[in-house]
Amino acid sequence: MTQYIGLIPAAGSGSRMGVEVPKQYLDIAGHPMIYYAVRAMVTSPLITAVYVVLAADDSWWAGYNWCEFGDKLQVLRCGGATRAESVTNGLAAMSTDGKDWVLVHDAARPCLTIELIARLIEAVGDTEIGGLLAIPVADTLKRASGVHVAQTESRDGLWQAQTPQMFRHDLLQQALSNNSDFVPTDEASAVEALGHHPLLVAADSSNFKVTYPNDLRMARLILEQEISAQGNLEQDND
Ligand SMILES: Nc1ccn([C@@H]2O[C@H](COP(=O)(O)OP(=O)(O)OP(=O)(O)O)[C@@H](O)[C@H]2O)c(=O)n1
Ligand SMILES: C[C@](O)(CO)[C@H](O)COP(=O)(O)O
Repeated sequence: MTQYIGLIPAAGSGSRMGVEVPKQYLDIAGHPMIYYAVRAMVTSPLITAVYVVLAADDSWWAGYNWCEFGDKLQVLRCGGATRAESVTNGLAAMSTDGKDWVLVHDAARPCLTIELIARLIEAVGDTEIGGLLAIPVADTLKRASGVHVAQTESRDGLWQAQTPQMFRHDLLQQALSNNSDFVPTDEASAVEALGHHPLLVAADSSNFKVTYPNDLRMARLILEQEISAQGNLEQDND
């Protein structure tokens, strides 16, 4: 039976965050940022296993208690020099059937929900190639010349890719090992390079990637509010 497996690349250094701690371990409401992506994937009833790809020398992961996630969560210490390499190494290390769907999700997107996971699987699960969560571009786009506007670009038909991005294990391995000079910044671009057209699945702007310090402040606001609302709900139900 086809399975849906999560793969969370978490071997980056978070250099654009400008702090010593790798951003996936920065605190959000008492947990490291990565906790929330893991929680969404592990608690999704549609996903049967979740693999986290850490840097081989990651000294942060062991400092946290991951027992609540049981053996559905597996750790692979095979991160690479690029996100694509980390995903490639993770695909090679995970035990799965080539036709299983792999949902690759950034550890740096902590606001993923099980509803968005279900939306992606529902929309993509019966397609041949696969697809990704994304949002249509809402702002006017400018191409820069230094810090000045060089020209305004049309935003017609443009979407911002998010994650999870969902492809069958064998196709994704083929796409990422497709010998070419170009280093894909997401799984979909590697699959496109094979001539395929992944499906765009409309997501939610709250599923943004934490890249810069202000993104972390936004993620804290969203997740602290979620935790507070959950606490109030539990109180009401007591
Ligand atoms: N060699 C790498 C680089 C990135 N990632 C992961 O890919 C996701 C998205 O990448 P990005 O936001 O760029 O994270 P970093 O590379 O850590 O950030 P920066 O580019 O600012 O250094 C993150 O969860 C990151 O941990 C990874 O597994 N292996
Ligand atoms: C995969 C991704 O999140 C889709 O938008 C994005 O490409 C990751 O880019 P990064 O530079 O590795 O953060």
